[in-house]
Amino acid sequence: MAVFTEVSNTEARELLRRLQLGELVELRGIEGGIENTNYFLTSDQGEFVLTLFERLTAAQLPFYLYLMKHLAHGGVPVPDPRADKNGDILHTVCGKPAAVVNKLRGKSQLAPQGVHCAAVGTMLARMHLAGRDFERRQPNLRGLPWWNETVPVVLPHIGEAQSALLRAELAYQNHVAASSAYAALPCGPVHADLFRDNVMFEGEELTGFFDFYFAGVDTWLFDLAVCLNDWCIDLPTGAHDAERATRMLDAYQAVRPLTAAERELLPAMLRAGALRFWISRLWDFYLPREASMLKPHDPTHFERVLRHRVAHPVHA
Ligand SMILES: Nc1ncnc2c1ncn2[C@@H]1O[C@H](COP(=O)(O)OP(=O)(O)OP(=O)(O)O)[C@@H](O)[C@H]1O
Ligand SMILES: N[C@@H](CCO)C(=O)O
Repeated sequence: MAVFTEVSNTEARELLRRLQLGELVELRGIEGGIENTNYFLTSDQGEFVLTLFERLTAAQLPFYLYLMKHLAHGGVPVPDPRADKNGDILHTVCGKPAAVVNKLRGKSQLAPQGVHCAAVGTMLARMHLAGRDFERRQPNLRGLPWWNETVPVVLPHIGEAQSALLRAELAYQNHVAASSAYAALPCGPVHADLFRDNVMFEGEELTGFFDFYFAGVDTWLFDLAVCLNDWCIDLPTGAHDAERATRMLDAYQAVRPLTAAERELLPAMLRAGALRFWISRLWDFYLPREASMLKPHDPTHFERVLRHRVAHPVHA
């Protein structure tokens, strides 16, 4: 269920007119996703995706939308937000902030092979480089300050063993973030949520990255770690898959080799990536949004991934 707000055909026609995107052919709600209202919007000029933002504010959105536009124009296959006659890319539909982007070809590859992991590695590095001259700044809103704020909120809901691990890992990540190696990590706009369900493929061809609404300025290494933690693990156990990880790392480094500080901190950032999603899943699970009809993601998955990352550090 990802239609929180119903959009009528009349509103869709009016929006297409404002964006000069032709006449409405079809408006269809999209079921996937848990954050926003999404529709496939087809006109006589093409296929688009209409998103109504349910949580993000009009102040936060320009960073994501202009980043997508910047990357799309820099040759990275990401949805390109469409402007109205005034050049605005943030619209209002049913009283909510909204965007219209082109629909990407393909579908998600939920059982990736080495070839898919390599394609993600190559495109991730290209995206990092293409983001270097993006001038807007917004931090990763799910970064260390949010972890420090949110861990005390979830601790009362979890058991002793989980609580000990969560507190110890948070302390470790605060220590890492204060180190000179961390200060030396290259930073820029990152996707920060590039899981299997946020990438499109047609066969072995990667046709796009999407869902940029957790993006922010953070270390490139954190972005790579988030990808390795989803694309290159065995989902049932959370164990590292060395073959797929090597394909992703090699492909990434063929475009942008890791620096010495990045090589040193890869094991720590793999732990950080697991911690970030363990915390957000615990938060969604124990403190669900009011009126949400959604099944939250399983938090124990990222507890398992974190335990693996602590017990078996992976080096580049
Ligand atoms: N630009 C696009 N092109 C093609 N399909 C898209 C596009 N944007 C979204 N979709 C489809 O809509 C579904 C939901 O989108 P998305 O993942 O962005 O949802 P969300 O609720 O915003 O985020 P989340 O994944 O965080 O729950 C996707 O799984 C995909 O099938
Ligand atoms: N990728 C996140 C969901 C938010 O997009 C998760 O799996 O917890």
